[in-house]
Order: sequence, then C-alpha cells, then structure tokens
Amino acid sequence: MHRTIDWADGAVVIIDQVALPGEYRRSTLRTVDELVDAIRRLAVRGAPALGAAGALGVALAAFAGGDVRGEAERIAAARPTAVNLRWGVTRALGKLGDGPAAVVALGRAMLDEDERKNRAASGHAAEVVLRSCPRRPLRLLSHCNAGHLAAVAWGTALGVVWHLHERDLVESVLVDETRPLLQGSRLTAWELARAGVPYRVQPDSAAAFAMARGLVDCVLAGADRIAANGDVANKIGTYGLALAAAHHRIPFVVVAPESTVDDFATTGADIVIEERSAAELTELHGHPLAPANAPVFNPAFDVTPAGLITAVVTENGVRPAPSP
Ligand SMILES: CSC[C@H]1O[C@H](OP(=O)(O)O)[C@H](O)[C@@H]1O
Repeated sequence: MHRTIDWADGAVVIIDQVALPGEYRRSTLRTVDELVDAIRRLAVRGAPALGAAGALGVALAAFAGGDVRGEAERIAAARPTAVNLRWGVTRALGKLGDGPAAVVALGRAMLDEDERKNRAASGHAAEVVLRSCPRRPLRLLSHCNAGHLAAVAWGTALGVVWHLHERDLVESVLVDETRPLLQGSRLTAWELARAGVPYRVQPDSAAAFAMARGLVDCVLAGADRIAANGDVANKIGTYGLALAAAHHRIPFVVVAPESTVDDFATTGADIVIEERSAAELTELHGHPLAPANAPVFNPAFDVTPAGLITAVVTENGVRPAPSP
C-alpha cells in the first residue's frame, strides 16, 4: 500500500479514502483549493495524515506564491478539531522564510517521522493491552479508522492490531461501522481484510451489547486532540464506548502521537468540536434517509473524560495519569 499521503512532482498525492472500499485510487492535489476540498470531503483524513496534509498544503501555497499565510489559514481551518492539521501548518510556516524548498523538506521529514512515531506508540500500547487483558488470543474492538489510512503509514490504534497480529495474539476485531461516514466498515474493515486479520463489522449501537456478552477484551481508539488534563476528542461515539467499557470493566486504550496533545486545551471543554452537514445523516447517494430538511445534530467528534480512559499511549509510552 502506498503512503496515505505523499509529495511527488510538486504536488500532494493521496489515497482517495472516499473511493474505498470499492476502488483503490490515488489523487493528485496541485492547488490549495484541491487540498482543502479533499480534507473537507475526508478524502484525506485522520489526525496524523492531516498533520502531513497541513504541512504539504503550505508547500503548495509557497510554490504558488501570493498570500501564503492566508492560504495556510484556509488549510488549518478546513477541519477544526484535529490539532495535527493546524500543527502541521504552523510547523511549515516556520520554514517559509527559507523558501518553498525548505517547506517541502519539512513536510517530507514529517512523512518520514510519522510511521516511526506511530509504530512506537502502537508498540507501547500493545504491551499495555497484553498487561491489561489476561485472555489469549485477544478480542479487540475498534471505532472509526485509526490505521494506515489515518496516518501516513502504519497507524495508531489499529497499529496495535498489526503488532499483536504479527505475534498471533488477535482472535478477532469487532469493527464499529462508525456512522455517518462509515470509516470503520469502509476503511478499517478494508485494512483488516488486506492484513488477514479476522474481523466482524457491527453497528455502532451493538458495541455495548458485545461488551455485555463478554465478546470484548479491550477497546482501542485513536485521538484527534488530547487536552492537557487527558480528556480525549475522538470520533463521535467514542465517549459512549468508554462509558460502556467502564461499566463492564474493559480496558479502554487511546493511541496517538505526542503531536496530538494540545497543552493549550486545558480540558476537553476547550476543544472545538466540528459539526458537519445534515446531508451526511439525511441522505445516502441522493436517497433520503430522513424527511426533507430534517433538523440534525451531527458532531464529528466527542470528548471522553480522562477518568474513563485506561491509558493514553504515545511514542513516549503511557502518558502520566493527569493529576485530579
Ligand atoms: C489516528 S487519528 C484517527 C482519528 O481521526 C478520525 O476522524 P476523521 O475520520 O473524521 O478524520 C477518528 O476520530 C479517528 O480516531
């Protein structure tokens, strides 16, 4: 599989995640407009991948000239919750004074460091799972997609599955379909199938029942922004999973690079939660799923309080539990 996002011939090249699982294709993004559109459509998505997209987007703007900082802000604002997007933009702007080639070099360096950090974070998290869950082999539950397609390569929460699968320690993965955009059934299931990992797709609403039926040993989640107190913003539905896991005394492990920690967000209350269009809920490929003009509540993320999380694991290991 190619890198989820890359730089080639003066352009950003992505695996088009809107086309999956039906078609594996790559798209070339030559302008900031094309990149912002791809981010907003989730053709490129996932916190680490968005960090790279932010940096490489600034490279596109730098080569195009004009109002580079204005274009950079457009990129950073394309999706407000994943801190890595703005962080990648900010890092790239720091190189602007050295010219477009220096911005590209920074972006390429981020591409190279992504897999190393995510392999390390998910490796530490795999050890946490093994220490926390006595049963072998393991039955894991995944929400949304935090795999190769959410990063430049490897992945975060799903990277734990790769590590454990290499050691024949995974019995199966329950994959939340993750409405409304189905990152689980479309992307995580596609990744697991490619890797030969046994899995079953389930409705998001089946997750708590699966735990009640004793089908889950550990819940794995990625993150889009981690507040200083350890609260975690992640795909909508994560908070409910954490509540159910706590009730059933099932470990709930969050995996993310340190770059997803936002110390400027004191608590989860400080994290902006992206709300997305009604159409994502009220129609599917043009077919109505709700009455015309139905009012909706469509937050793309929620916030899980630190107290419901067994461990937040980064490339540096288990983050210290926040002081109460
Ligand atoms: C490894 S970060 C993945 C993270 O990003 C996803 O959000 P989206 O699909 O909207 O980009 C989801 O929250 C995942 O946990």
